[in-house]
Amino acid sequence: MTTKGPLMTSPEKTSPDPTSPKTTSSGITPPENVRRVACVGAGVIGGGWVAHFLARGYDVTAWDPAPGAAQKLRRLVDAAWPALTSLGLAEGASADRLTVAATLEQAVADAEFVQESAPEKLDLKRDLLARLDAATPPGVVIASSTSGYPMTDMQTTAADPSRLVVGHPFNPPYLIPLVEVVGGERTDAAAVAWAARFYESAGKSVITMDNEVPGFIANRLQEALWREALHMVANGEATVRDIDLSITEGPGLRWAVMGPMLTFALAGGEGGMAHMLDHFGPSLKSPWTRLEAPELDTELYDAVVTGCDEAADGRTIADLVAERDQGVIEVLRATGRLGREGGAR
Ligand SMILES: NC(=O)C1=CN([C@@H]2O[C@H](COP(=O)(O)OP(=O)(O)OC[C@H]3O[C@@H](n4cnc5c(N)ncnc54)[C@H](O)[C@@H]3O)[C@@H](O)[C@H]2O)C=CC1
Ligand SMILES: C[N+](C)(C)CC(=O)CC(=O)[O-]
Repeated sequence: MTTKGPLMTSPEKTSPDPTSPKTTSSGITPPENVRRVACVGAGVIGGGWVAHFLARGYDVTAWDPAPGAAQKLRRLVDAAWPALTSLGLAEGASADRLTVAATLEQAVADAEFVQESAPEKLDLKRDLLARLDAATPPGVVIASSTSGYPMTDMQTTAADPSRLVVGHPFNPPYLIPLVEVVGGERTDAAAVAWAARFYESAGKSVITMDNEVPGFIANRLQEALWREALHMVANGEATVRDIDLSITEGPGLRWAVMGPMLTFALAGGEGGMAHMLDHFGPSLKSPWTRLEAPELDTELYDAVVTGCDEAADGRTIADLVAERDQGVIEVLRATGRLGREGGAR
């Protein structure tokens, strides 16, 4: 599993380079030279992808079968454009570089990359990916935005499953950098690598997964949190407002700066994650969670401590504390919660 790319969507964007060779000897466009992207399904996520790719200077062709979809898509792009402009558009980027195609086949005929964002229904995804595979030029990578289906389950009816990958985005794709990339059993590893490089050159932060885990990484984490939240609301233990406040005024501020692992390493003070596990590890067995807790055996202990050391990448605990504090201050400032009387609130 690898993490690549900028941690935040960078405002310094470059358009796809028009001077470099357009294709390799195999006829496939190198990811950095892609100029034409097709987005199939143009709702919340497909529309968000369209806005992102336009802002990054691509020509985008979209298709969505719903009546009125073209107008809805243009409204979404218009609504996102001021934020994208203030973040910084790539050279030559324009909302006018969007074409809404009349058919799926027209949308992908000329595409160098396809992003599918149709409804989350397994049969629909299977049929649509097979149709896209039949209509898209050979070798062009087709990515699904699915928020949880393994590609192995979706690629069953495509004639060429080797080019089908998952490229799972976060809402809205034009602001949240993360994309989780993973192939299915019949996906060519080269297609996964190509997709990861393409998303990076399109300004995304990429996690490439070697294993197909339903829900990928971030949704499993989000769903675990959400499951606990729903338990508490259902039992009358917390209100919806309590749940949201507990994150936005609590751990959420730290998580925007450091993930849950390094955040907890700092709970161990100068002893870092090892001390944190010695001190609080036994609470894993407390009934704080309705999910079953893993055994904190030596293997898991060592993996977590070593992983934190690697993630720190030479930074000391003091460095990490300073970095977290500065990041949290910036998030508080960015969300208008600093400088008000009484502190963050
Ligand atoms: N909404 C979210 O927060 C996120 C959703 N996703 C994934 O993105 C995909 C799309 O979800 P949303 O945009 O939320 O749904 P949505 O309901 O907003 O949009 C789906 C669009 O697909 C169109 N559509 C229906 N049948 C189609 C077909 N056969 N071919 C092409 N398009 C078709 C619909 O007209 C609609 O515009 C799903 O796979 C979902 O799991 C991924 C990350 C976040
Ligand atoms: C609600 N959701 C499962 C569709 C969310 C995602 O898949 C990612 C996100 O944007 O949080």
